[in-house]
Amino acid sequence: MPQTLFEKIWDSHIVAQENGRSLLYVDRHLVHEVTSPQAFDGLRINKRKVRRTDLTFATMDHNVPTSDRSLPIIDQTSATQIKTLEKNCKEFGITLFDINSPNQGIVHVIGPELGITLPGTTIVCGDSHTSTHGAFGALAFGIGTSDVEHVLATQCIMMEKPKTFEINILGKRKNPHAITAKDIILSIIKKIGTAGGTGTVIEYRGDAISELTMEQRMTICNMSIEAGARAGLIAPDEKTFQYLRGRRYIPKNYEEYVNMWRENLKTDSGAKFDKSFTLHADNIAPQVSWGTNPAMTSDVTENVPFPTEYGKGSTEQEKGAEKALQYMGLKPGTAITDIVIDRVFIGSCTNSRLEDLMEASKVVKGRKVSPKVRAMVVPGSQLVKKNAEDLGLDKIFKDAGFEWRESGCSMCLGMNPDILKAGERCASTSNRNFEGRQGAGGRTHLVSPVMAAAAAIYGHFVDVRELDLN
Ligand SMILES: CC(C)[C@H](C(=O)O)[C@@H](O)C(=O)O
Ligand code: SF4
Repeated sequence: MPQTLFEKIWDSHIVAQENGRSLLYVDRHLVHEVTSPQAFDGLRINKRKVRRTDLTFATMDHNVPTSDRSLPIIDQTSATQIKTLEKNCKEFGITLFDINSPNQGIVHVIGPELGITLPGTTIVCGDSHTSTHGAFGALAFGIGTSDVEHVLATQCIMMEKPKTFEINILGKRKNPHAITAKDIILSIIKKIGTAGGTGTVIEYRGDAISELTMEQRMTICNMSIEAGARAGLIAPDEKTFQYLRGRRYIPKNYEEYVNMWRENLKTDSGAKFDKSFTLHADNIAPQVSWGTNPAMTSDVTENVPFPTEYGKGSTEQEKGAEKALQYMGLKPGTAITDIVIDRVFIGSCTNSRLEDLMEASKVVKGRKVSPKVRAMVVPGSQLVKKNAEDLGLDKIFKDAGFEWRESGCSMCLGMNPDILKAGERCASTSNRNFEGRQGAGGRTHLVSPVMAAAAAIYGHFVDVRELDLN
């Protein structure tokens, strides 16, 4: 029977089945400081070891400051989290990319970068955006802390089989510099809603997906979780194999794996998905979120909607939009391009890789950040930072008035010193615009790196299609 890519990976990892649930073998386990302390405590209490230290990799990203790393960490909670991870990794024999490592970075940026993420594998991490790794044709799930403990101890995870959801993006983007992967995924979430993918693994397909680079594919899969999905997948192709070639942790007989992956890791023709959705890439415009979830998003050319218009007869939707607009301090009918911003954040596991920074730098080059705006670039990893500096991107950003930081989650969420003040409005390349996400009372607008860069220069949102981006 023809099978989907998801079914192939799922079936090949089943260790046992019981009451409709499957025990899956885990090929790679990624660990960070926020969701691991209790898991390690659990192991200690039960006198258990980490079963496969060679398949477990840790980094610190959420709590790390992005300022000068030679200075002590002032925030006590952060300092404790970081010390605890160091201690746990040492005690249990796990590879850790610590705050001083040249490989430190956001867990979802360093996995692919180090070749830990591989096609056809199962990857788990105590973090919802683990879906990012699906860009490589890996089945990658975010898990909770109790599951982290279970995986540390057994290298397996118990799961209910998700449904399959095919999202086809047909056609080609008119201007790939201005209409980015971020705009594709925000457009999808806007259409299917934040619960549109509930209980499913999404496979992204179609010409507009094949055309994307690996880094852009990661942006798409990263936000699968914001559509409610369990994971996102893109079938691997030559771009995938090439991206990974020569990376630190790939297998020695890599080319043999490539031959196997090329043969097997695709959805068979005639395979059935439980759900399907199609979008045309040529209709996509740059996106700006105006509300407090990623589906509350509009084209940059539109106005902030009226709650009735957004709700279209659903009182619940209408009420949600009303509350969101109140929190965001926005008047319905305001042109998106008239929204004035205070802060710009280019970073996060959605958009902090080298290509994101390269694209944003094209907007910034030779221009100045608006005097009313405080803008920062936070590379996703130390390697991204180094590669960007080798290309002189740090200089372009700094000359324009951006802050150039050390790698970490930073202002994606308020777990470190990079936060918004109450009432501050931020153009952010991250993935969540929930109330208080970037700091209590802070207002987040989700955009692409080029849109964020342009907003930094002009002090308000602008349609990047009108700028020369080449
Ligand atoms: C802290 C962590 C558990 C959380 C997640 O799982 O996603 C964080 O990474 C986030 O983006 O909100
Ligand atoms: S960058 Fe943001 S979304 Fe990604 S792992 Fe860190 S906090 Fe979560």
